[in-house]
Amino acid sequence: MHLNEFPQAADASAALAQAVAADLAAAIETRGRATLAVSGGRSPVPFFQALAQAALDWPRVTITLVDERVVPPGHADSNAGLVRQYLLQGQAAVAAFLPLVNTAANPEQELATAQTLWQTPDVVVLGMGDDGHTASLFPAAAQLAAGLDAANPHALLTVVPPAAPHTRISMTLAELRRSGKLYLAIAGANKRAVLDTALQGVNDTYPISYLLQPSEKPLHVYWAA
Ligand SMILES: O=C1O[C@H](COP(=O)(O)O)[C@@H](O)[C@H](O)[C@H]1O
Repeated sequence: MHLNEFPQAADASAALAQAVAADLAAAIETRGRATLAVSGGRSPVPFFQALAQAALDWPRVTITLVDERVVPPGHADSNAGLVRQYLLQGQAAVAAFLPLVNTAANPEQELATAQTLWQTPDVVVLGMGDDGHTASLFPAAAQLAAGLDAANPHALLTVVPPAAPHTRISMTLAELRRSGKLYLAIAGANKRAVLDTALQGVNDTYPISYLLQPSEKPLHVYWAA
């Protein structure tokens, strides 16, 4: 784990956007294309706004999601809606976008469609809830064991959070490990305390802990006070 600390959220977002843009440029240089998976929730807006202004070969970039709520695309809780509003703007407006949910009619059908279109990301930007969930790998969810199964061959699964709204489609831990560079963007004292607890060892109560162990590839944490 590499911890980058910032006094202000704007500084963390700007630094994260710069690092992610450099990774995407490197992937384009190496293989002609780049895929970025981003998180939703409340936190990523300043990062999206900063990244949307980066000078990149955006037509060669595909943006997708780490996780999505199974809601119609126009719903206020849609992570795709957030991406469309704040990231697919400015220079980034010409990037390709691969949503995980199209109609929300049937979660398993949405999952099957998303799996067929899925591209393992070069860069992943994770968030973390105050309960230690990352992507939609929620503590105590019935699907958590499958989501954390190191041998799970699937990139995505559906998850029903025990204490949060909406069925989700989420990347599995196995697919996060198969992905390229991993970032975690968090802010505030509460999330820092959760991170510090999760750093003490693998614990299903804090699914993020699985990515924090010394044996894992580095997770680049951007934390703003
Ligand atoms: O439900 C979700 O929550 C996490 C954390 O969101 P935040 O609002 O506390 O920033 C997010 O990473 C995830 O993508 C989202 O679906």
